[in-house]
This record gives sequence, C-alpha cells and structure tokens, in this order.
Amino acid sequence: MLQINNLCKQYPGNEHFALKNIELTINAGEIISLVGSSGSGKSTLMKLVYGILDADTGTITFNEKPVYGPSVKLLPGEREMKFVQQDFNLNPYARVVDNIAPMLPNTDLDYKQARIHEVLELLNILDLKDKPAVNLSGGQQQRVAIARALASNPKLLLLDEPFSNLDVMLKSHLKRDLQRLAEKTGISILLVTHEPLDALSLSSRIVIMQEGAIIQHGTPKEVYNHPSSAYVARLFGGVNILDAADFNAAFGYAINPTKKVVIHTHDLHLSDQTGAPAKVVKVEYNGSYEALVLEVNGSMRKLQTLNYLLGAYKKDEYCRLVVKQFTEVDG
Ligand SMILES: Nc1ncnc2c1ncn2[C@@H]1O[C@H](COP(=O)(O)OP(=O)(O)OP(=O)(O)O)[C@@H](O)[C@H]1O
Repeated sequence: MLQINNLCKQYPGNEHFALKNIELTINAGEIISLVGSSGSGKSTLMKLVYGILDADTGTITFNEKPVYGPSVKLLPGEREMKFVQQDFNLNPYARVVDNIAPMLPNTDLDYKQARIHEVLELLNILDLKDKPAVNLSGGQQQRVAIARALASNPKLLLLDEPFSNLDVMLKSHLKRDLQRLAEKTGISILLVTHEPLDALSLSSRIVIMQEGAIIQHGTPKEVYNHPSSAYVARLFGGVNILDAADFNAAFGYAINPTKKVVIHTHDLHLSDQTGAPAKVVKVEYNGSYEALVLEVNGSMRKLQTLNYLLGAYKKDEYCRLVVKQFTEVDG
C-alpha cells in the first residue's frame, strides 16, 4: 500500500544526506515505528511520505499512485493519508466537535454526526466533545488531533511523536487504541517516536535509522533480542555493552576481541554459587525491583542487573553473575 524505493534527500547547504537509499514497504493494518537518534532522518522521511518535501532521487508509491512533493503538487497530502504533527493544528477556540466537522463533507449530515461520534468514541474522548480545544490538556489535544485525522477514513496515518504529551496511563491507553484501530479498520500507521520502548509494545515492525539510513528493520522481538549494533542496543536501553576482551576475561568466553557484547540487564542473573565473582557497588530501589551496579572480577568494568529479591544484596557485598544470553555486535 505504501512503497518507498531508493529514496535519497540532501538539504541544500547540508553536506550530509538526510536520507540515504531508503527502501520500505508498509502493508494494510501494519503499525511501523521509526526509531533513531536525533538527526537520523525520521522527520524527513515522514515529510517526504506526506509530500511536504521533494526527494532528490527515488520514488514513493501510495495505493499504486506516485506521491509527489511540492515541486509538482502544491497542496501536500493524498486524500487517504493524514499527518498528525506535533503542533496538532487545532482551532483552539472551537469545540472539539467543530474541530473535527470540517474534515467531513456536508452531503450527508446524519453520516457526518455519526462519524464524529464514532471517532470520538474510538479515541475515548466523547466526554470532551463540547469543550473548546484551548481548555484541553496536551494529551487530550493529541487525541482530538488523531480523531480529526481519522474522521475521513484515511488508509494511512502518519504520527509524529504521538506519545510526547501523555502520562504513562494515557500512553498505554492510546497505544491500545491505535492497535485496536489498525486491527478493526485495516488502517496503516507510520509513527516516529523518541521512546523506543513505546515502539516495542505497539509496532508490527520497527525501522531503526542512523545518519539517514535504515540500519535495522524487523519485528520488535527481532530488533530487541538481536540488535545489529551497539547503537541499536543502546536505543532500547537496559543493556550492558562490553568490549569482547573484558567480557572474555570476566566470564571465560573466547569472543573475537574486535567485537562488542550486548547483555540485557535481565539476562545477567545473580547467584551465590556459580558464575563470575562480582562486587555490588550500588543498589538503586525501583519499587518492585532493585537496579544493581556490580564490578566484575575485580575490574573497574561495571555491569547492571535487576534484582527482584529486594534487600538480598547490599552495597560492598560479593556475589556471582551468570550470563543467560548475550549478542555479539560490531564495535
Ligand atoms: N531544513 C533543513 N535544512 C538543512 N538540514 C536539515 C533540515 N532539516 C533537517 N536537516 C538535517 O537533516 C538531518 C535529518 O534531520 P531530521 O529532522 O529528519 O532528523 P530526525 O531523526 O527527525 O531528528 P529529531 O529526532 O531530532 O527530530 C539532520 O542532519 C538535520 O540536521
């Protein structure tokens, strides 16, 4: 439904390419998250997909028709594609319903009322319908902006940082709503998030960008469990990244010393009997678990793990560490 081939973009006056040879296909009903460090090209890709920017080379095809940039098509966007940007673009003094109404034609007023009701219900904001947008919180405005984008039944929804204004509860509600929406209506969603952990629980696939290129692309489990580089592992956090030489010395392996080793904190287990000797240097209380920082084999190399037996390990005590699973990556 959306096909991107060999897309390249360089901004005038910028010596680096903002996008390099991007290849991506999005199928109906998929939720694809773009993840990557600041400046990796996520927003540029969204803008090209929506037709706000011209590509230097390459093609974007939406429902078998080419997407053109402003040099060909002055008014951006396709009828069946909607882009919710971070400024929401709402009329602050209009009521929520009046923000949504202009997205629908007046040819069938009964349908129009019913559809407004339906999208408000989908986003769980029916109770806000008569409030002016200016009186809503950032998170509520975000939902109104999404409801507005959905009103005309688009086939592709582009969301720029949809979780940035939401607290933990609202975020998990919105994630569930988006998944329900994709399942129920077959709409595809392409979103940018600065929180890769949000992408894990929500996406069908995650696209990881670095310096304008897609460097890894897969299901949440694939990219989390098998990061292709230390950069990818770091994006998701909760990892120890060691030089292979340090890892070999501490745990008795023989990994090629030019490599790095990624160990998720939950794959590093505490033990009293077997494993590499370690000294607890910090215990950080986190409610249901403690984050422990440990020095392994007396070296200054510090590792982090999670301990659910609260209080079982104290600062300056010794224990042992067992690695349950690790991934070798290029340095
Ligand atoms: N209008 C512009 N003119 C020149 N260079 C730009 C422009 N917009 C973006 N860039 C450059 O293009 C590259 C990609 O930027 P882009 O905004 O797409 O990254 P991003 O991944 O969305 O970043 P962020 O997460 O910070 O929003 C960066 O090097 C950036 O400096």
